[in-house]
Amino acid sequence: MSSHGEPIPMQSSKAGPLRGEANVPGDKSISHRALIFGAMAVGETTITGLLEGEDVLDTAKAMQAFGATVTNHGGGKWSVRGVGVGGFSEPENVIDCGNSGTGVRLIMGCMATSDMSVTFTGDASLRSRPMARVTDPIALFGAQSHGRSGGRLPMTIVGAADPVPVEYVTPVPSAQVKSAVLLAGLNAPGQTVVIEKEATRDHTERMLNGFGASVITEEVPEGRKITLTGQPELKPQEIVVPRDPSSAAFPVCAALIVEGSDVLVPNIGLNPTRAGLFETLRDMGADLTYENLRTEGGEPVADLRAKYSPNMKGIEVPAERAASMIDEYPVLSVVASFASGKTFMPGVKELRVKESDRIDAMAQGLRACGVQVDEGDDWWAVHGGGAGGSAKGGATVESRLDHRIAMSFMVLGMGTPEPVRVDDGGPIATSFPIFEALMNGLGAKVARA
Ligand SMILES: O=C(O)C1=C[C@@H](OP(=O)(O)O)[C@@H](O)[C@H](O)C1
Ligand SMILES: C=C(OP(=O)(O)O)C(=O)O
Repeated sequence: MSSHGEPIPMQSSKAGPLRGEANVPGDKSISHRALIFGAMAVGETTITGLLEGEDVLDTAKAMQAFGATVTNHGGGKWSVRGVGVGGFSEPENVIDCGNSGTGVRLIMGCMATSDMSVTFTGDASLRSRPMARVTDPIALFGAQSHGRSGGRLPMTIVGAADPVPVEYVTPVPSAQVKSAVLLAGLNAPGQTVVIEKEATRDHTERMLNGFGASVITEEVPEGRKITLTGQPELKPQEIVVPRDPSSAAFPVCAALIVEGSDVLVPNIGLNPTRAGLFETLRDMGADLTYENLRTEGGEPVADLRAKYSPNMKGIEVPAERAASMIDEYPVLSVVASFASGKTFMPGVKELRVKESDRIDAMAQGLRACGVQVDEGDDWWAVHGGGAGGSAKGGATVESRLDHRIAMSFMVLGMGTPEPVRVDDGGPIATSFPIFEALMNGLGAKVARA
């Protein structure tokens, strides 16, 4: 169900060739950060190409509640008048982050070192997700938290009135946790250090440097060491949000499995901390090329061209690549059912604590469509059928308040003999509100069922 309404059952039927240009929306991770960092800067930040999905709109509302002025100028142009690091005022009401783990965890971080008490909640999916991964490190700064059992929302955080800087080794590979600690460190004196064993997406580090903070990243024997100097004055920026590689994954993967397809997905960021899916697809033998490879805003960008790929082979996806494609495993598992042999995906325990348990959600749905899936605690494997796929379709799958599950099964239905239905496509609006129109514009048959 969309956070605002009734369930929206959807169906996807076998598509003709998918052809044309897929202009996917702005990057979700960068959109959240543009609003949050803009709110912590002194003066007006402008944002072009903001993702206007529910997750990001909930973050925009939250920043208003903390005292920033967020204005939508239309056409993807927004501005944020910030209140400076340490300038937040205590919200008068509960902060509802909807479906967004990124929103709630980053915002918890950035209020944790201010003298205020804030209560957070979200939809049924977000209320089931673990928050101790953030409340543990912010406690080291002096913040307290009181939530439901198991560290679940709703939860009240009492920020530290007199914060101290922190050195923290993240126990899970999570950019949300790393970012929460760095954001808390912004309003603490001295240097806050985060060490992560595996590199996760580095948008916080890059963007905070752009806003004028000092964030230094070093490779050390333990992994990546990130040192932030607290209490900077953040300077407003003009941000152009690149398109989201995690959204690009859907038209790219659809093109690979639908006969005769040739789809161009322009202007996709290929930051190495985000591009693992495309590498994996190429390793599987996908006809996926990078055209017009260039550097924009210090990041590699290319136009992706994906063509029907009847000769893909199942592979073992390197576990060390997991963080760079963590949101893309659901749709990769769909492609894997159209490769020959087995695709083995180890080192992916984090998939079990996303909007849903994504291994379980995909495994159950794929099995209902006729695909053999094996799974363990932190791995899973999909048995493919080669060009025609191993899935027959013909099932209705639960999307479990998870946009990526809903979109992945819509992609599956584009290549299966029988249509695939999801009980609720509403969550798609959290990250990719134009999914249905964009895919149908390429030649897909996605419809409200
Ligand atoms: O920092 C971010 O913007 C995100 C980090 C990832 O979560 P984790 O940090 O939990 O891995 C990812 O799944 C999410 O969609 C966005
Ligand atoms: C995991 C995701 O998002 P979040 O954690 O922000 O809810 C996602 O978009 O796939």
